[in-house]
Amino acid sequence: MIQIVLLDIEGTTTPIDFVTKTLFPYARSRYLSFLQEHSTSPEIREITDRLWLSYQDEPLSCWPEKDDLAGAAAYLRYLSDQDRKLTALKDLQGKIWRTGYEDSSLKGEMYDDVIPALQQWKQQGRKIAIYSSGSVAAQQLIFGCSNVGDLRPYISNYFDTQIGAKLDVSSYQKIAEHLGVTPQEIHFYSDNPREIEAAQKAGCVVTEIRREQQDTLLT
Ligand SMILES: CSCCC(=O)C(=O)COP(=O)(O)O
Ligand SMILES: [Mg+2]
Repeated sequence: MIQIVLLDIEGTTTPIDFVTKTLFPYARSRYLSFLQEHSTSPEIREITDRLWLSYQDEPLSCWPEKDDLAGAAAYLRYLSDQDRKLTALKDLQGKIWRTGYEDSSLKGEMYDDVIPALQQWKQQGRKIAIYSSGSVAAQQLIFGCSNVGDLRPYISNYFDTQIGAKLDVSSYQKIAEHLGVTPQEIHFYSDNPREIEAAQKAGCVVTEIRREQQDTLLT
């Protein structure tokens, strides 16, 4: 018996274009100004420390010294242009998007079937959780400030890559453990076949969503 519906965001609840053509460019054009504005913030320093560590493994020459903010911003642009799912990049993007959601220049875009599907799962007594590469803060913003209103009351848990990568089987086992259920009691929805494969190997029930083929979350 399914207890938990676990949802991916990009390509599942939200058009890929909203992430790649609205959210990513919004952050991309603000990496440097954001780092400059928050250069004394310990929270932002901690994120740039993690970025610097990751940069040590990259064969690039854009970021010569740790305190060079222009270099850090260039590395962030490089990572986001490749859609890398690095946790430090995702943490920083979430912080940058907050301003856009707060001044209403950003509104999280949801497919039309999202609200009916959330209502259906609630009626069936299921809990709804999110698992996205976007940070938990970014997830709460996209659902809290969406084009169809504040959807957070429907959602009981949020998971990001702090629990593990979405392609790792163990991430789905850890999510089940965290929620106090077995993987077999989780139904995971995603547009990414490799995520679907990992969740299935963990024992979850899975549905691959192919929006280009008019798939819907409703059953
Ligand atoms: C939280 S909205 C931004 C989503 C994001 O940054 C991303 O990389 C999409 O990843 P997902 O796991 O939702 O496909
Ligand atoms: Mg996706």
